[in-house]
Amino acid sequence: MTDEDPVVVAKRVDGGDSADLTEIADLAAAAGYDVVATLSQSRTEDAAYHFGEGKIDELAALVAETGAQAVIVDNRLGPYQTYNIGGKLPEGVEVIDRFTLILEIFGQRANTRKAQLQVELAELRYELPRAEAKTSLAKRDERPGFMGLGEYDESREQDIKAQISRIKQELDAIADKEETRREQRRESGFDLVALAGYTNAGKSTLMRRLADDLDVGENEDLHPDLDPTAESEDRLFTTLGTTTRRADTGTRDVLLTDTVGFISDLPHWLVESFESTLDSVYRADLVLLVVDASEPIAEMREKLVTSHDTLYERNEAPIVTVLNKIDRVDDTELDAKRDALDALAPNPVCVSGLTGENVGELTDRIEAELPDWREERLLLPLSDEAMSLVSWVYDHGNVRDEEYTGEEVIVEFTARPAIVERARAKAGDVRASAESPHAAAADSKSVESESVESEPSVDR
Ligand SMILES: Nc1nc2c(ncn2[C@@H]2O[C@H](COP(=O)(O)OP(=O)(O)OP(=O)(O)O)[C@@H](O)[C@H]2O)c(=O)[nH]1
Ligand SMILES: [Mg+2]
Repeated sequence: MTDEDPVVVAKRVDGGDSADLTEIADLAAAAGYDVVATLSQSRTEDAAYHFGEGKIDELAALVAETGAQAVIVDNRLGPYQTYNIGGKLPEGVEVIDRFTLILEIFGQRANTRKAQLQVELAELRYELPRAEAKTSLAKRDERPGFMGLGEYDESREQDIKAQISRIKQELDAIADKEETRREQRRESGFDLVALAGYTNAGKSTLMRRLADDLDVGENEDLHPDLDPTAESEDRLFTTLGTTTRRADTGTRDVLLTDTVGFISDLPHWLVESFESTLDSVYRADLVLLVVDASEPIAEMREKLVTSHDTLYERNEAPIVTVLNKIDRVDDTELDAKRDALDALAPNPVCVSGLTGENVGELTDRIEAELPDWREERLLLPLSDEAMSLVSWVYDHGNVRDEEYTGEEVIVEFTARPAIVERARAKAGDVRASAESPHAAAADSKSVESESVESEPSVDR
């Protein structure tokens, strides 16, 4: 398939309202297809064709008439349904389901090793049950002369399983590295805030609005959408990898991470394949759940539910709901939406990432919702060691006051609890070495070497 290939999109719903084809058409466009016609049906699932057989004939005629190169179906098709529908269509016309389409988009956008591995993993997970089905068919039909086929399929199945476990290992290693990096960043006094939400909600736009100029991520050059001069695009899944930038919210040093958008109705194997992408959400100190407030209430509700479903099991952080794009909504409408969605989105912050309206209120909220820092006051005998501890405290916390009394220094600061603990331990060492300079020399040596082992990345 090449860009701008004409396609027909089709969708079946069990009954009731006619099918909404907006999202599948947007997804098709995001993958680079040209949607030339749509077709929907309201009826129960047909085992052989998914749609009614008559509807498939209609589809075939529509494809012939429009010259479509593929049919994109917004339903979960079984392998046999895919095969049967294909059999009715003109020669060479592909049948693509929702998940294959999403994978195709991800494949196009995957420009980091991690994203590529995740796409590969999802493709293999998609293929595995299909290979298993083939194997069992081949076994059932096993006759002399067909042995070769059966053996081939079986080995394909084994091959897929081996590849899956190899990719999982590599992804685990990447996830470990990222976890270590998160911990290092926390130790350095940063709070980790993640932007999450449905695709196209405006996460990347808001990220640019909140972020300082400084990039701290690893793949900036691979994320053209984070270039401050580049526009976010009005299409689905603009962002696939995660990118981290520094943001100044006042007293706290925040690292803000932009993430892949959520979307409804994804099978678990696809969600799982992208799970480690969402680790930066699950393991954040605070999650900003971004919602497009310019959409109708029903749609906002559905997307909020999808977002909460995705966060539900693994998220550890407090969530702040951000109603974005308020430049497109008047006050009365916004109030009505806030009321209607109160249970799903309590006490939201309403902003426009595009115009910057109310973004100050959002940074205040970030400060208020981040886990509390503790206050601490250290009294140290004046020495070189004490001075290096004071400068360590400056690096890792927020110093309120620093006072010298000739023989002593008093430093008052706030910091995350782990940092306060470390500062106390260090202060103990400083005092011990002041009391007994000789013993302290040996003492501080052992402390030094210990800290080299346990905290290789910090304060050296
Ligand atoms: N009017 C208006 N448009 C906005 C606002 N924020 C974002 N947009 C537009 O919405 C579209 C999507 O914005 P993105 O920032 O790319 O959205 P995203 O959530 O990062 O999307 P994915 O990366 O696909 O998950 C773009 O066309 C933006 O210009 C806003 O506050 N007001
Ligand atoms: Mg984005």
